[in-house]
Amino acid sequence: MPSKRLTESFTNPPDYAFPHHRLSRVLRNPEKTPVVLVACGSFSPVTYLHLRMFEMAKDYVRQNTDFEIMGGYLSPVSDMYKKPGLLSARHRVDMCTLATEETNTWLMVDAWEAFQAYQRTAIVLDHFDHQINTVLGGAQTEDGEHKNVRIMLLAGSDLIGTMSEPGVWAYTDLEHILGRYGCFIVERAGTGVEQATDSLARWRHNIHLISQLIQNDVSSTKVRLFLRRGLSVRYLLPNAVVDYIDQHGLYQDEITSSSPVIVTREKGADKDKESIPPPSSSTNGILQPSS
Ligand SMILES: Nc1ncnc2c1ncn2[C@@H]1O[C@H](COP(=O)(O)OP(=O)(O)OP(=O)(O)O)[C@@H](O)[C@H]1O
Ligand SMILES: NC(=O)c1ccc[n+]([C@@H]2O[C@H](COP(=O)(O)O)[C@@H](O)[C@H]2O)c1
Repeated sequence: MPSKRLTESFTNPPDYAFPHHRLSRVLRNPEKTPVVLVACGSFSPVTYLHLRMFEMAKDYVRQNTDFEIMGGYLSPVSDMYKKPGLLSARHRVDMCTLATEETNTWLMVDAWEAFQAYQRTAIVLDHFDHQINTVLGGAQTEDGEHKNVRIMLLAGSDLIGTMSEPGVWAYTDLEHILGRYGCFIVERAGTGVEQATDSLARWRHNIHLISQLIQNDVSSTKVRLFLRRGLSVRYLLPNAVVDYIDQHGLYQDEITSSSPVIVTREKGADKDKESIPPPSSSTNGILQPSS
């Protein structure tokens, strides 16, 4: 790896323990490089598309790389991120935990960044590197040979698109995230992967682009809008998460108006404007597709 960690002093939230119950520690193929995928984001709420990203990356890794996936983590962002629609970390972490425990065997939720002050993504990746390689001692082959686990960011192309926007990411952090760790970028409707990574060409060797072969445009923003409108979100999210939202009456706060709801995300690009027509403008109760 080309550089050191940015920090060696990590502040943990109270009663914090790094989850590793689903982390493989032994490589099946000794020729491969062990890798752990980390997805950072709001997850407000977590959707099937967040989980799908990991499955797409798994297929990509098996078909195109010399990596072997040892585990995957969702790392919900701190409440201090203050993004519109961000529910409390407690609820977001609980929903992510329900989603991962219900639906697969290799994903975990790390609440380290969620339950403390905002941490930059570069520091979050350092935290994973510290926990997995320093505290847990990395991985080993069946013959007992030690291998360092490569930590890599997993993100949608909208997130990588923000890396070219001035003032969002420090150059030193990009160098750290893309130079030291590397990332898998999943194509997201409305944000071209090539276009999103144009200005990141110097780290091309560490950026893996994953095409979405089945286009699916689910976003947390749309799910929140549906919930406010009293529309069903079942089969967009794991059942346990839908039930949790229902039981706690989440995302009901902003009363719907008679005009179309338009949410403009802070991140650039056309796709960041998502609109759902109000109930009155639908025909026979069927939503018209938004442009
Ligand atoms: N439909 C999708 N396709 C590809 N990547 C996605 C998709 N939904 C979310 N992601 C990625 O998952 C990560 C975490 O996403 P985040 O929690 O911000 O979800 P979101 O749906 O974009 O949320 P919001 O709508 O609140 O902005 C980001 O890297 C994002 O790009
Ligand atoms: N400078 C940085 O480290 C930086 C900048 C922008 C977003 N991020 C991260 O990207 C994720 C963005 O999530 P959203 O797509 O929900 O906004 C969050 O985890 C956030 O911490 C990090």
